[in-house]
Amino acid sequence: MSHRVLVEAGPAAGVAVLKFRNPPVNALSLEMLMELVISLEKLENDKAVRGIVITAENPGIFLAGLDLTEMCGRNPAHYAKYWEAVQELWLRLYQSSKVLVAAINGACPAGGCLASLTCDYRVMADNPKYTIGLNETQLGIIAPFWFKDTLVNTVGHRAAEQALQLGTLFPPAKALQVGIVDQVVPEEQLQSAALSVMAQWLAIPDHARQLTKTMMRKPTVDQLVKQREADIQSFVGLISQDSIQRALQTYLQKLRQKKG
Ligand SMILES: CCCCCC/C=C\CC(=O)SCCNC(=O)CCNC(=O)[C@H](O)C(C)(C)COP(=O)(O)OP(=O)(O)OC[C@H]1O[C@@H](n2cnc3c(N)ncnc32)[C@H](O)[C@@H]1OP(=O)(O)O
Repeated sequence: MSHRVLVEAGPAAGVAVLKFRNPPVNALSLEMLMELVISLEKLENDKAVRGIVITAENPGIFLAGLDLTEMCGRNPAHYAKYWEAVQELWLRLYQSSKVLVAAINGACPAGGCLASLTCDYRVMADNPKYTIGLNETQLGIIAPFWFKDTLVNTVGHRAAEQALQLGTLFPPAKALQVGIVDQVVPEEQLQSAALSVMAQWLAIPDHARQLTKTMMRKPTVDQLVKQREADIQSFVGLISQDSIQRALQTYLQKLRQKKG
């Protein structure tokens, strides 16, 4: 039974809707990652499902990214387990044979942006409070190569380099201009726009679309698969450094003080 991920049948045949519901901010905790992987595996094996709309149950925050509390003050074994789960989610999403459409109905930083970038199409609600991007450098950390490659595959090298170095969080119109999202729509039309684009993608025969998706994505997937263990060790080494721990603690404190 999943608590943090809700899967519903969509209003259209063959379409499921997967909703994030991990209050307060839909951070990707270890439990959330594991529940997402299980839900995605079930959907992948369900032949009746051809497409999945991915969204947040409550508008405001799509995903707050990786859970910073999983990466602060823990031991190396925990960091390794956590990072393996992050890799697993990315691999499931990026290699999914289904059509994935992200209906971005809230803030979408870092790991949240990465999850949306694995989708085949991104529709974002036109709300200036919502931003999207790989903002890792703003936290004093570096997006791993497979985060970078997923962005490069979406927006091209130059735009990706600039966005990554600056850790830019783009509001909807700018995100559309850069190509990080494919469509921006009024907030109340988000779900219908996502379903409408899903219908267009589902009009293509599955086998032809799936083989094309694999052809386009396999080189990026293979890069991680062939060095998965080394990538885990690299993460554990970096995240355990005092300077990185200090940077993350400072960032978390800033988030907490924002309210006070
Ligand atoms: C060297 C190593 C390589 C690492 C490679 C990759 C690493 C990281 C990728 C990531 O995904 S890092 C996470 C990046 N995420 C962010 O920068 C988002 C931070 N959060 C926000 O900007 C805001 O919280 C929000 C999502 C826009 C929501 O704002 P709101 O005002 O609604 O809520 P807050 O008051 O800010 O937060 C409520 C509560 O949640 C805690 N929190 C927020 N984000 C996270 C998070 N990502 N992980 C854990 N906890 C989070 C926040 O501290 C508040 O806690 P309390 O004060 O209530 O205890």
